[in-house]
Amino acid sequence: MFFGEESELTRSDAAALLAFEDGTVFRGRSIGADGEKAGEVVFNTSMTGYQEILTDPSYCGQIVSMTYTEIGNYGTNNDDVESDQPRVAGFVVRSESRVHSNYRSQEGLTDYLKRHNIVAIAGVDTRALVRHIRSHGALKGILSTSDLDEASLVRKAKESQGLVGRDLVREVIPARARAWNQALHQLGQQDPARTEDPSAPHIVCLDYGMKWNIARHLYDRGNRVTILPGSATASEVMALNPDGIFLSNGPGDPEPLEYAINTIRELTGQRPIFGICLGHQLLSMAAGAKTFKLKFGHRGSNQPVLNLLNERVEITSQNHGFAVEESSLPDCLEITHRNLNDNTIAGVRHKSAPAFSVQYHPEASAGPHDSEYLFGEFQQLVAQNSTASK
Ligand SMILES: NC(=O)CC[C@H](N)C(=O)O
Repeated sequence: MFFGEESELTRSDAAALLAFEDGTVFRGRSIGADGEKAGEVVFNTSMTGYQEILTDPSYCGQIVSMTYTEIGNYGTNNDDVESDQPRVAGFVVRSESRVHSNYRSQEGLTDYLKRHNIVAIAGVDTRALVRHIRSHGALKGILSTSDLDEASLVRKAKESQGLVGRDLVREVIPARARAWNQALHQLGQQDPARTEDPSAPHIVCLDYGMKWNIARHLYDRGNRVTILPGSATASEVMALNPDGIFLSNGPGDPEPLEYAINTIRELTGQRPIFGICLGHQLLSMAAGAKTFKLKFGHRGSNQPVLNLLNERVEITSQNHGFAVEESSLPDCLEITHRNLNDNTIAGVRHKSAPAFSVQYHPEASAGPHDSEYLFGEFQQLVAQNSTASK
């Protein structure tokens, strides 16, 4: 199968090719760095938030295609980042804006991609790409501006490593612990300076590739926030005397992350715990559940979730390719949220320990703010627990 738009190729940009392991090839124009990158090809249905998506460490090992057609019109800036650098393996769009216009914009998207060495392709029929992934399920692919031989690229895509069984967290885990001191950005205003209150609750985050907006939310609620590498042991966490423990999002397959699962098993019950996305999967696995790979995943900022505790629907931001297997759920966990598109588990809580988690992203960035209340619930759990222990 071949998809391409010859009219697009008459522009002056160099050619780029996206080849799938099953022989499907998309031809387009290079709009990022020169090079060649392999990854699982996934799609995101958000209309905005491309810079947050590019810098979300959970996309490590994945080539991301946006379904919205025109990407880049509001440029890029230094604030809308979810980590210190773009993390996607590659980026695919139907059409890139050649003009960017926004009062916050500092650099155009294509210059940003080049500067950060991200291989990217435009001029791709992203509707055809999405339909292909939806019907065939997740596929490995290769994006190249250097090798334009279709057969050779398809072979390389087939031989590439893929995500399953691989510890991708190790690639994005921070090297050392640090204190976090940035609140949520207020558009058009300077970030406020704050004097730390030593008696404020102390939240210790286990960072498996944590999106920064989670830390901003935790800090914004008045907490002291310390971020530890996700490889930290339970005694390293407890040595910091946390009032609450946060388990972050992160890339790839949760199954090989035994070191994290063991740590969380030891911590469960000792302090209040809140997990997001990979953190949710790991908290569930530590309690005895299993995960499975979804056919093609949930990625976008328009995923409906039902909160079973109050019967409200939340429109959520999501980015995951694995989910907790319902039939494996141990008795100690209760389902609190469900994804309304496919009924998979979107949230759980522990029946006896102060611990809960969601498969989606209450920190948004980008996305709707419907689920922000979960940070409030964590704060309450932390407060109740510290009163109880006094
Ligand atoms: N955003 C995340 O934390 C993703 C979790 C996991 N890597 C998945 O794809 O399911």
